[in-house]
Amino acid sequence: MNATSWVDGADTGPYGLHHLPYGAFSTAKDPAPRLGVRIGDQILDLRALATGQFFLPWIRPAFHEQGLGGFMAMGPPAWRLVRHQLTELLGDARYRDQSETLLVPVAKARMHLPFQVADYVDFYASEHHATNLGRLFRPDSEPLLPNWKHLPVGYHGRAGTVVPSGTPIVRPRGQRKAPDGAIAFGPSARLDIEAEVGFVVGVGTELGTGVSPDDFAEHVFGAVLVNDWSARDIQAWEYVPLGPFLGKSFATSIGHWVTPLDALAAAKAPAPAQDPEPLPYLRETDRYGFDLSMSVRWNGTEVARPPFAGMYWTPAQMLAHMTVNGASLRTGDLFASGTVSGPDADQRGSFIELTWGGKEPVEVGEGSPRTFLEDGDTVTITATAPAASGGTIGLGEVTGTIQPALE
Ligand SMILES: O=C(O)/C=C/C(=O)CC(=O)CC(=O)O
Ligand SMILES: [Ca+2]
Ligand SMILES: [Mg+2]
Repeated sequence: MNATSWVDGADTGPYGLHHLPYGAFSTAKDPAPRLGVRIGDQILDLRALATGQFFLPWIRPAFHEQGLGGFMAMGPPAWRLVRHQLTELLGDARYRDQSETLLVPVAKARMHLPFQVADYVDFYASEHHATNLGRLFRPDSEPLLPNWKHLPVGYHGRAGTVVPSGTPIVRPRGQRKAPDGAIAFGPSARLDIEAEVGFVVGVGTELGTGVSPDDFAEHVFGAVLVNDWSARDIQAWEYVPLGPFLGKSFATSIGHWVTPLDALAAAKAPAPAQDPEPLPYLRETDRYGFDLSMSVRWNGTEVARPPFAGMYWTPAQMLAHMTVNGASLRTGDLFASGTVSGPDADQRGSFIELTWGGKEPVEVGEGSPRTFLEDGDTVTITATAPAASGGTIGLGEVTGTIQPALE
């Protein structure tokens, strides 16, 4: 198969022919959101392509939807077929003349949520993150709670407040316990980020069934970057004993582009060995994670490089765990890895870890140092992965700027 594209500049950037992520966009001329595939700095309009004879008749309706739901629900045969066709179209210069008119520059597009988020689950799969947060939130106990190595701990988040990258984030208000023990109310003073990787379910399941970790790729369509904004003061007071609630539900940002699993084939990497061995339903025939190198920039300054490959629980184990009780999956379910933190101090995917609870401020350029987020601060998370071509692909970015709290 052709490895190079006729689209100018595509081969040398993070959106070459080996990537082809999907998103939803609109333009000033045509404000209705529609689906597209990214190549270089361009978006190929899939709705326009589906209006012609390009896709098979049974696939076309999916590309007349505003989001990826219909296409994702069709499953791996449709995903592979479309990816193959798009690779041909964008790789073979003979198609250039007829397809060039269907390209829209990214700079001219407004991006929307790529899919309607059905349910949103957030895990806690980094041993380093869980250990750090244990030390910070529960200094008098063992940092890792006894269940942590037996199951991927998680919680159900709020699907309706998942927003596309670039959406302004209004500082949440809420209750917290002041150091003197008084109950205070007001804007969060410890607003934080969580750099995560999310996985999107394409093919759902029936209630009362479960999914084996070995069937991960039969259900999961692709990956997207996630920032699980977290108000640590609200969280610390409210979370006992039922877990995160309003400290995290005010907003969760996701990237504009969903990277198909096939584009991550070259990024598969052995996941850490597990001790103790988990129960049979969590055992994988072929245990792997993904070698994604993440970067967190705070007002433009890179403050962390979290490594996703070291996550203790794999996405396949997360999927098996969230369905083992018979809970069904729906197209558009989003499950995120939890904060990605590595063993080193500059590999921590949240600011509560990076600044060690606000005790060790970091420099982020003008107006710094910082402990937690100030109004006007911008955080941008990016990630790269090895590509089949030997180069890298980029998973885009998830960015957001903090707005003042409501009066
Ligand atoms: O340990 C705690 O009480 C809290 C942990 C978190 O806030 C982390 C969380 O939301 C899951 C994650 O992103 O890893
Ligand atoms: Ca989280
Ligand atoms: Mg959140």
